[in-house]
Amino acid sequence: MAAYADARAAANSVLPLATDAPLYDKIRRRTREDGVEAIGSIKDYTLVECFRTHEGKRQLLLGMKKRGFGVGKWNGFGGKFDAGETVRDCALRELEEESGLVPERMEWRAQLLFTFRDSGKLMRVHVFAAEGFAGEPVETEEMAPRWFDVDAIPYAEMWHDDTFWLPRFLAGERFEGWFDYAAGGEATNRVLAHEVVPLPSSTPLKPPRADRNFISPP
Ligand SMILES: CNc1ncnc2c1ncn2[C@@H]1O[C@H](COP(=O)(O)OP(=O)(O)OP(=O)(O)O)[C@@H](O)[C@H]1O
Repeated sequence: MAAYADARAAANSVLPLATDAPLYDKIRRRTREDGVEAIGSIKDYTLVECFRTHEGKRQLLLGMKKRGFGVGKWNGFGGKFDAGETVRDCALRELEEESGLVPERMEWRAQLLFTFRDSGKLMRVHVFAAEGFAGEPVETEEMAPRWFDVDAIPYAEMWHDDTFWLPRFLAGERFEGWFDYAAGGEATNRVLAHEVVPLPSSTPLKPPRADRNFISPP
């Protein structure tokens, strides 16, 4: 059964991992050893962290999520893929839909994996850094935007995983991360174990193309 679920997860994978997948293998081992449900599905998301310099200070744009997954938390902008979309297309579309912003420059910098102790879901989030915006962000149905100085990020009102990786992201690092959430994921908001692995400098700056591996969800 576990082997079947793993095979199905691989088949449903929208994108290859950025690296040779050391974290993915660990996740599979962990789920078997702990007797937790094996990984049954992989879901991909994008997340865009927007930067500007304002009155001499470097700032990060966060949005207060007004509905859906992560409601009540400050986060970057992003969401689920439309069928056939590349990672970059998805990131740009979600950023514009949720904030009205179109960046001059956007770079893929990290890939985050999330597991939850009470579910077989694996979430994979592709994170971009963006800058160069013509106007100000607008409030949308999904997000209420606000610029924060990078030394005053509201970690207590964000996903717990941000505490571990966002400081490294702000420092310009590129990495793959794995965050293992306690049961009740969204409500309990507690990472029990995590790992952050820097990406080799040879890793291309562009994420892999989604359309080569895209398999429609069942
Ligand atoms: C578990 N730890 C996490 N830490 C940091 N960020 C996380 C996250 N888990 C999900 N995210 C981000 O949260 C957004 C959800 O998006 P979500 O509202 O579900 O998608 P989308 O905008 O397509 O939704 P609609 O169906 O239009 O409502 C999306 O940016 C995704 O990257």
